[in-house]
Amino acid sequence: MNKTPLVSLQQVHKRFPGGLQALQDVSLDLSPGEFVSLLGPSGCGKSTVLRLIAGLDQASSGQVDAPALHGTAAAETAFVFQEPTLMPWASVFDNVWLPLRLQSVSRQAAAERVRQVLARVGLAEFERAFPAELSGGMKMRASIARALVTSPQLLLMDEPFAALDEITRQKLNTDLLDWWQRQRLAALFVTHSVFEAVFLSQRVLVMAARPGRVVAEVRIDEPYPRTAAFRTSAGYAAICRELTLALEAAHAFDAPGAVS
Ligand SMILES: Nc1ncnc2c1ncn2[C@@H]1O[C@H](COP(=O)(O)OP(=O)(O)OP(=O)(O)O)[C@@H](O)[C@H]1O
Repeated sequence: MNKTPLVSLQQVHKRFPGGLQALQDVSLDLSPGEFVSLLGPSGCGKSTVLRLIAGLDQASSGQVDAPALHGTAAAETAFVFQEPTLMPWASVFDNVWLPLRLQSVSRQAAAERVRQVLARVGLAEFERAFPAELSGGMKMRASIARALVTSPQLLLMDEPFAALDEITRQKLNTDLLDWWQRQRLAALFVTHSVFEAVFLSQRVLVMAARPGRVVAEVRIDEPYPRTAAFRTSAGYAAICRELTLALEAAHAFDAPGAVS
């Protein structure tokens, strides 16, 4: 791909103060509008990669370039975590308004945009509800609405659907692709699920642990929109098999007691 990357990590190393080598020589690019997943065993540094790209942490050496590191463009990056992290005392509307409120946009001025994004995630009827009144899937929808409300260029997602039941997760996967395509954003998605990674992504980077590094890349050249029919296709099964083998190899790299 010859587009200028939106995100670029070049030979990034991350060593935590206690001495743990969390990332070793990680290089990756993400183009504008691209959907890439990071897949790998626990502790291989997936969240650390997202945190470096969000500007929440710094590399020990190597180069990181991403929109959030350019000061004024911080709002162009949104982060969604496994926990929906909604404010329990605030309505769905007010939770989604928050990022705009932090940019000094009044409730009234934000209303149209907040309602538009709530409609997009299927929560139009729930703007007055409080988080405790919502199901797990609806809380995650509200969390994603809050991420999308500023129209970010880059969406970082750290196992957002891991705590949801399978059917809810599949529905959110399908809807996420719809939101991704409509908003033309780039997405970097962390997951432990081969099936989810293949369904969503254009590319999957497989990481190994101790130290965390990228050990394989699998391209998924299947057209979008990807529907329920894709999930049951022979092509999907073949790519899941290829990625499972790559993940097994990544686990095999993870020798117990390896020096960190
Ligand atoms: N602030 C920190 N200080 C010291 N070590 C840390 C810190 N943050 C993460 N680590 C360690 O760095 C390694 C990578 O952590 P990270 O959370 O990025 O992995 P991960 O692949 O996202 O794991 P999981 O899939 O379990 O969420 C782990 O061994 C973790 O314990």
